[in-house]
Amino acid sequence: MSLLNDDFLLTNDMAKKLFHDHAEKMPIIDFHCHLEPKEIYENKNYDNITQVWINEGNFGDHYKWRLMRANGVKEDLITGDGDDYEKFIAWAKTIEKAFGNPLYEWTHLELRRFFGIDDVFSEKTAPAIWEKANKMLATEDFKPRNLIKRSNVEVVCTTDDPASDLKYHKLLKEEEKENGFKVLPAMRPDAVFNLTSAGYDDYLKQLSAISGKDINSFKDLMAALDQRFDFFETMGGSLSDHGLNFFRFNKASDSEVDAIIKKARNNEDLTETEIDKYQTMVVEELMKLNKKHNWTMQFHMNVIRDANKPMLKAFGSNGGFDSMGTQADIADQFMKLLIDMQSENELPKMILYSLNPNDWLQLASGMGDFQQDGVQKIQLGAAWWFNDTYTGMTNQLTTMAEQSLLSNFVGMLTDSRSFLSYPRHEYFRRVLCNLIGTWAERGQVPEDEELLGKMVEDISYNNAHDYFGFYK
Ligand SMILES: O=C(O)[C@@H](O)[C@H](O)[C@H](O)C(=O)CO
Repeated sequence: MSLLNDDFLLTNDMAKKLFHDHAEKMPIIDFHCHLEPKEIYENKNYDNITQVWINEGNFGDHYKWRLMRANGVKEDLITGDGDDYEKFIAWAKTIEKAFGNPLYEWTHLELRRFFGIDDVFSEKTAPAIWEKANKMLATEDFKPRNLIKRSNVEVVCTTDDPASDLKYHKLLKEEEKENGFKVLPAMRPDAVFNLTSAGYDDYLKQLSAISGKDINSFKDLMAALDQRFDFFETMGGSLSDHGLNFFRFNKASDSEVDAIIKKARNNEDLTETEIDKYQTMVVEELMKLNKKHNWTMQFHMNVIRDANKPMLKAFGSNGGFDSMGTQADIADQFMKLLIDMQSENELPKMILYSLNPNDWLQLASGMGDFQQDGVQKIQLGAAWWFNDTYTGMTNQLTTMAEQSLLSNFVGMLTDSRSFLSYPRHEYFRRVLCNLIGTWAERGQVPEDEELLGKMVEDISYNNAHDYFGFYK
């Protein structure tokens, strides 16, 4: 079978029918990504393929950066100020060794789907690809908004701090009809959650200023966030996202949390218990706000972030120095949260992602304890980050099917920082269709294309359309 031919990953006739006649045509709702609204609004061409593929700064592709480092590429040709062409050649030398890594298929898919280049990308073919791709990047078709449109994307949900003024979302909203797609903010209040981070006090001052709420207590803090929920809603927001790298459930009174906030604002050392108590109460109050506003709450759990401290100092976060977390009882701790909030009838719609697949069965079976008021109120999130692979996707889909109703799943997201990443949805849809096609081949489900085709179309688009409320 030739590389990425029309039927790649589709190993039986039903899989091929499900993908080509049902999944492939469905629009994309990308409900979690890290694209910059400013870049979408300014809509500028990129000077060369290194800028759109490898990039620098906080919005570059750390998936590529990790592989390049593994291949011995010096940092100046990754995130540093090295020559763009040399960076491109360094990436070519890396990708030609990446057989079996999703980036091998993603990279070639992006060359095919956007540039019409179906060469095998290598050091040998890189010079010609550089010339051909850069010529195309200078055209109208390769401006960010057209890359989104060409990918049949209807919704892009960015990741935004509560203290953001959503300036570019407002500007893009005014051009939404002309663009043909929505750019919606998803609130990521990690800066509130991570009270031990430097600048916590300054951040609360920033949040107070933009919300118009004085923040002298825990109740004030939540009132300020409630105002931000209202504001995000004016921009079409109905989604929040929370990085629970580590979590221990430990309740506290308002007065205890007030005292913890005071200590954090004074840069005083906090005990682990104090941190746990603060984070537990903040996440509980955020759950109440999500429920009050009928938003969906995403949890991204079990991550070791910024493991390489010298590089954190030199580069900052999101530099490709994060990895799977190993908190063995994070699902237990999270279940305590769900049990507590269910007893107060305060559970919002939720999507649960863990970077550690060992948590998936616990989360998927646990969410089954709370599936009330609505279709698939709680979802096991798509295979995330290091699990965004053929194996990871197959395992997540299988777990969701075996523990709940895969037919209700809201499907894939790019989670990306590059406008060329939308073929990740195609890759997911191929994995999905092949899995369901295999079930049909094995006699586990009816060999009924109409029935299975509806399931595939729902997971690819219809479920997300109905679940998030983006189209109200
Ligand atoms: O949302 C997250 O926590 C992760 O997606 C994180 O931002 C990571 O850098 C990423 O982009 C993984 O694809």
